[in-house]
Amino acid sequence: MGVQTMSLQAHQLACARGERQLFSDLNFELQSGEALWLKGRNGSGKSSLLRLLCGLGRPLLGEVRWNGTPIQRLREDYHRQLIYCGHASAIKDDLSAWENVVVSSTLSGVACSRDQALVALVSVGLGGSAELPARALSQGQRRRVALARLALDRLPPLLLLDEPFVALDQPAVQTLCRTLNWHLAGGGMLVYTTHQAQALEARRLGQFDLDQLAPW
Ligand SMILES: Nc1ncnc2c1ncn2[C@@H]1O[C@H](COP(=O)(O)OP(=O)(O)OP(=O)(O)O)[C@@H](O)[C@H]1O
Repeated sequence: MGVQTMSLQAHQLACARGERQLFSDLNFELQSGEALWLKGRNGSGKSSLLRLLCGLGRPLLGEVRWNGTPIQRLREDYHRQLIYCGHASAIKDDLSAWENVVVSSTLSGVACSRDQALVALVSVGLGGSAELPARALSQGQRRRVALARLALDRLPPLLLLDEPFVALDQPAVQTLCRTLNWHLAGGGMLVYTTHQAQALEARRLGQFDLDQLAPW
């Protein structure tokens, strides 16, 4: 990852799901080395906001900008800059743990060999389960498979993680915190949701409470 400054900007975002308007006039800017913790009660719109930030959802109003350019204009160029890990881990039951790592990484534009996937799985404590079909894994193990992508050599600058700590045991939480802190120390950026505070270190560690909608 280079040392150039990058920015993710939410500009006047408004979001509706179904008939319900979740938020409006939402603004923030995140730069290299910074992390933003999205907080709020169940149903306040944290996952919906993450989906807007990664381009999976479209805002009712406003826009998401990457280095000043609306992400709709950047398309795949923007997608190559990020990893999005949704709340419901997108794990394919019929694929083995290592095949899931290869597929999810390749789909996000980062080539990943079997050996690289195996190394990533070892680093999240799943070396012994690499050949098992995902359907045979526990919830916490499935979560680890989803997060193994973060242990691959090269991470894109922006991580968008929805409840990354859910279902993980304490050692796995600590491993993930180390990975995220390493990413931030190298100039990466992170937007995440969690209902439990975690020991993350960033040049600037902001909180955005969707219940309050206080601008950061
Ligand atoms: N596909 C959908 N269609 C209609 N409404 C939806 C859809 N997905 C989510 N919603 C609604 O949007 C609101 C916000 O949901 P969202 O998942 O963004 O909340 P959240 O803050 O991430 O919640 P949690 O803390 O429980 O994960 C909820 O009221 C939910 O019912």
